[in-house]
Amino acid sequence: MIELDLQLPRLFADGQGELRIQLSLESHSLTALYGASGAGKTTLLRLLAGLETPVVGRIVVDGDTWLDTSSKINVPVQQRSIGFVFQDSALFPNMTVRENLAYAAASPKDALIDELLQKIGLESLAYRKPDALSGGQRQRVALARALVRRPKVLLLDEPFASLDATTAQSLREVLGDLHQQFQTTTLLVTHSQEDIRQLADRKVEIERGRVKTDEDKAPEPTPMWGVITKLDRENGYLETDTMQIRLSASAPWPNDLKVGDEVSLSWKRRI
Ligand SMILES: Nc1ncnc2c1ncn2[C@@H]1O[C@H](COP(=O)(O)OP(=O)(O)OP(=O)(O)O)[C@@H](O)[C@H]1O
Repeated sequence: MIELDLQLPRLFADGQGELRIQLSLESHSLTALYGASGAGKTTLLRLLAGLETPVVGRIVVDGDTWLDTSSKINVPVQQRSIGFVFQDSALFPNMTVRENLAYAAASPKDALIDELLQKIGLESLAYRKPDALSGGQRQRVALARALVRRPKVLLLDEPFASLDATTAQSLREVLGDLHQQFQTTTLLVTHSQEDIRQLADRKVEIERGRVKTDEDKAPEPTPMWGVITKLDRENGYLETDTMQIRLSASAPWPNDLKVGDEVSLSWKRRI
């Protein structure tokens, strides 16, 4: 669990204000942060990373206090277990793809380097320099580099924003796979509904330094009950106001079942 409580004066486009954010993030979740330009999304990531310090605040990550202004705790950025990917992440231009990962890794021999190269589909380009990569390939490397130290928190600031739609989609899929495998608690700043739809467990809207809306994106539970609207005994098929179902051969099929009855759907196969 990550607990954030942050307060910082900020000059917004329409004048002086205050960023004031309280958020709890479930471990292993992927939360999308969205909202108008200048709302404070990047600032929130920078505060979490330790690149900025709030006037008043507390950050606790899995029980470790990274920041507590009341007791003057402020763990420096290098000691916070964080991976960061920006819109245009800078790789070291003089190093190959593999060297970029090895440099960020805890040990240059870490087996995770090659595992990540394979996961991002860039094994064959491992000995190329960043200059010889496309924008999408560079972002893949940036994502792998952010994960190679097995951080507790992954911060992604519009990582697909500079990519064309097809490249963005393939990187989104890579991110989805990596998130499923590594389960790194992730904050993703995005303007894209597609990112939110495909990747996020939860979406938090930021407006002028505050949480405006905070929605759990867990799928609606499957309805267990429905009122029959159509009944086709011959074909073993019925529809209710909540779903369509086909009866399995072994399912009981009460003789007196009729349109308007409310039925439990749990014993039937969804179609
Ligand atoms: N280093 C800074 N010092 C002071 N104010 C800043 C700094 N960086 C950004 N701001 C201001 O803080 C506010 C929030 O900026 P921030 O970059 O966090 O917004 P954002 O929601 O990430 O926007 P965008 O979607 O355009 O990236 C803006 O009004 C911005 O001008």
